[in-house]
Amino acid sequence: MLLIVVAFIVAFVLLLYMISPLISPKPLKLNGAHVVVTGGSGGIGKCIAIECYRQGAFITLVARDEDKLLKAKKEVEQFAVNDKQVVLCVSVDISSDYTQVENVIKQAQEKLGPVDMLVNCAGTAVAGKFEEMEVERFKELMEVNYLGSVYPTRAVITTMKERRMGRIVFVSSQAGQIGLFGYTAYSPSKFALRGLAESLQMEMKPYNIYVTVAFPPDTDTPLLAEENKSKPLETKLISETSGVWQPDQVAKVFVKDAVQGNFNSSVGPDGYMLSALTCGMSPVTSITEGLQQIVTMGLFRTIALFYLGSFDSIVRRCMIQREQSKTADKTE
Ligand SMILES: NC(=O)C1=CN([C@@H]2O[C@H](COP(=O)(O)OP(=O)(O)OC[C@H]3O[C@@H](n4cnc5c(N)ncnc54)[C@H](OP(=O)(O)O)[C@@H]3O)[C@@H](O)[C@H]2O)C=CC1
Ligand SMILES: CCCCCCCCCCCCCCCC(=O)[C@@H](N)CO
Repeated sequence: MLLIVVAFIVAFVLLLYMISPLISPKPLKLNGAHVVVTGGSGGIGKCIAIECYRQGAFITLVARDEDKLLKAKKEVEQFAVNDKQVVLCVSVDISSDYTQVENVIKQAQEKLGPVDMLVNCAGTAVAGKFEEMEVERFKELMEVNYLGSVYPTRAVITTMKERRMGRIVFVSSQAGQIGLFGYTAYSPSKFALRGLAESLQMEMKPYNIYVTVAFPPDTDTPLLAEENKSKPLETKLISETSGVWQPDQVAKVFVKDAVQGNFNSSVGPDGYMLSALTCGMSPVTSITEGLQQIVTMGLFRTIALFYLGSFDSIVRRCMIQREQSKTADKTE
């Protein structure tokens, strides 16, 4: 019996080794490549644009506010590595009308050539209790975070398929790997990206197009500052688990993974554990990644149960505190 189990494991590892060269993509050369970054005028997107520009890429920044775009363009341009590089700005709402998005991408391709890498980073967040959230928010977040990633991707994919090359990055969130208190509207819009990415990757792999899903933790950007103004205490306390990161730190990791064609991109020890734990049926892009998932999954699930216990106790304590302060108010 033991022999069979051992033989099975050995055969499995061998199989993994055998198929892995087929699935490890060739890294994308950023030097001279055209990279489109939605949400490129601020926060994580701007840092991703800078990271690509530093490696010699031509950049198209996509966002709504034109002043912010121009300011970001000037910032990015400071990191030029040769005098041919260009930063193009396009102002469009990526979530409202597909034809508009298609048109601006067409214009960008006419000016800077076919898109080699698309980074879907534009997005927004609100945290609040399910029954207190305005109902429109659920729709808005799906439109901006989900459809706002579908549209630009649709607009570049045909040319990528024809050229048999390309990279698509979806910026999800750690809240796209686990559902948390306060994120009933936000989390689903980020989980959706994972489903899109997995399906798209299976379709695109024969065309040498690689999809990356990035799962940032809390990152120090204008969005986080805005979100914190109305974040429930529970959400704050739970999110503190994986700390607050700097946008340039997370951007570096995401660009590296996208260039290598890794499906999953995470930051920090909690990010690593979450990704291994939630890998499900997502594609593997290296032998080490596959082996690590096999070996660590049980251990990480055990650790996760402790985390879940502590999250439950945060929620319970906050509820008791609220009720106590309510009764105190009444007796005053
Ligand atoms: N910061 C964080 O803690 C985390 C962020 N993320 C995700 O990372 C991504 C970037 O976040 P972050 O950098 O913090 O956000 P910022 O608010 O700092 O930047 C968002 C960018 O997206 C653009 N944008 C927003 N809505 C639209 C739209 N409808 N059409 C076109 N452009 C749009 C903004 O420009 P403009 O408003 O001018 O259009 C801006 O350039 C988001 O998807 C977010 O969900 C994930 C996990 C953690
Ligand atoms: C082995 C298991 C390990 C489990 C670790 C769990 C860690 C949970 C922390 C979740 C943090 C959520 C950040 C969301 C950020 C975000 O998307 C918004 N800030 C956007 O503005």
